[in-house]
Amino acid sequence: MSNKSIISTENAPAAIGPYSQAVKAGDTVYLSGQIPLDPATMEMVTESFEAQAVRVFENLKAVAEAAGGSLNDCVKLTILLTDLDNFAAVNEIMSRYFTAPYPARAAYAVKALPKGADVEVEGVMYLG
Ligand SMILES: C=C(N)C(=O)O
Repeated sequence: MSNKSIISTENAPAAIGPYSQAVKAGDTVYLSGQIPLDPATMEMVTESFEAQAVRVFENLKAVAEAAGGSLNDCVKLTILLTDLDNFAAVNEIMSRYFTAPYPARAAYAVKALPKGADVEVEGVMYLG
């Protein structure tokens, strides 16, 4: 019997492609990358980088909770930015959502992100 399940919540944006919001495999949950889509409207948040980053972490939090955990169960995050000048801002906003000990993390600048987003965050949670 498979110990894999799909996580789905209306509190985070629906997938915009052929993927799930998260997949739970045993005690590990793989959270798809979140971009700043408002789950209520499926419109992009565009007013500022800070507003985008808050939306992204709110979305990730909703998926983490739908999976039966919280953001503090994340063991690894990947942050994708279109401009590394936003590195300090994303660190500050991330620090509102996590308490030490923090997850492992990588941050990258990329050429572009879906829907013109300036930030995307994906994660891995461990619920064991
Ligand atoms: C937004 C995404 N996670 C995607 O397109 O894969």
